[in-house]
This record gives sequence, C-alpha cells and structure tokens, in this order.
Amino acid sequence: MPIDELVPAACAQIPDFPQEGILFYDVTTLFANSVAFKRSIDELADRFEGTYDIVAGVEARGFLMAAALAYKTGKGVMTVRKAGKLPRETFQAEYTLEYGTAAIEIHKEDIPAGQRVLILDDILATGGTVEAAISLMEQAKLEVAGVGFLMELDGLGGRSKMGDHRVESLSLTTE
Ligand SMILES: O=P(O)(O)OC[C@H]1O[C@H](OP(=O)(O)OP(=O)(O)O)[C@H](O)[C@@H]1O
Ligand SMILES: Nc1ncnc2[nH]cnc12
Repeated sequence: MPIDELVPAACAQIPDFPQEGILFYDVTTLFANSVAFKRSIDELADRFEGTYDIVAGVEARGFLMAAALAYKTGKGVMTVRKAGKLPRETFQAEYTLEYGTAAIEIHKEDIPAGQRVLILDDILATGGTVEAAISLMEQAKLEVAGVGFLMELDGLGGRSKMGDHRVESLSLTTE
C-alpha cells in the first residue's frame, strides 16, 4: 500500500474528540503498528536525507517520531515541550490550536547556533503548533531544515503558516 494511503488507514478516527465537531486522528494506532510505524519513519528519513544535524520532536506525539528518526540516522533529539516542563531558562512561543491555546518551550543554549534542525510532529492541522516551534528555532538562531508530518489535514490552512520552509507530509486528509 502506498504510504499516503497506509498512514491514514493506520490511524483510528474519533468523531467529536476532544470536543464536538473535531474529527480526531489518533496516531497511537499507527505507532503500535510495527509496519506502519517503520514505513513512516523510513519514508521521512529518505525524504530529508542529508539535510539536518538534529531532530526536534514536538510534545507529545512528535517525540516518538523524532526519537525513532534520530536513532535511525545517528542524530540527537531536541524536545520541544509544553510550557512549564523544562527546568532551565527557555525560549517560549504561544499558539492556538483547533481546540484551545497553549505555549511550547525549548531550553536556551543547548544547541549551538547554526545547527540545522528537522522539526517533526504527527499532524499539521491549523499549523499553530509548528509555527510556534519554528519561532523557537529562530529565537535560538537555529536553521530550520524542514518540517515533517505523518498527516496534513487539508482545509485548515496549516501549510500557509510554514513560511518558505520545506514541508513533507506523508498523507493529505480532508477533515
Ligand atoms: O496544527 P495544529 O492546529 O497546531 O495542531 C497540531 C497539533 O495538535 C496535536 O497536539 P496537541 O496539542 O493535541 O498535544 P499532544 O500531542 O500533547 O496530545 C498534534 O500532535 C499537533 O502537535
Ligand atoms: N483533528 C486532529 N486530530 C488529531 N490531532 C490533532 N491536532 C489538531 N487537530 C487534530
């Protein structure tokens, strides 16, 4: 099965979660599926081969993807965390989601300026989360090598918030 069909087929779809009107794509079923998980990580590794020095995962689901890809390609992982979790000085960016508002953070000065960062998250919806993650990388003077997703929800305008950055989504799904 092609990857753009495998990814949505491997995700459970839950109507009206976490609130009415949202069709929630649950990637935990994809992560638990050894074939779909491996094919997804291998595909992202192929698409971004040779373009980055470190992989950033956005809490929480992006962590699993970033760890797997970084391990496969011999890179380190940067954790982009929800606000209030990191113990040292941070850069912070706020954003709005399909279902609420939030803020994310990275530690200051952990990664040398100029490193090329590949940002991974499971879903591109409104784009607010990864737009904020990109702003964190800019605050830290890191270069965004690209952004990678398992799924892009079409019609929510997320891609327009990615600026000129390279965006790779393994599948495109209509909400
Ligand atoms: O493109 P956006 O509209 O910003 O939405 C996408 C984000 O929403 C989900 O995370 P969520 O904030 O639900 O957190 P979780 O991964 O910790 O469950 C998803 O994992 C993405 O990070
Ligand atoms: N519809 C959706 N399903 C899963 N995660 C999401 N994050 C934002 N929108 C989402």
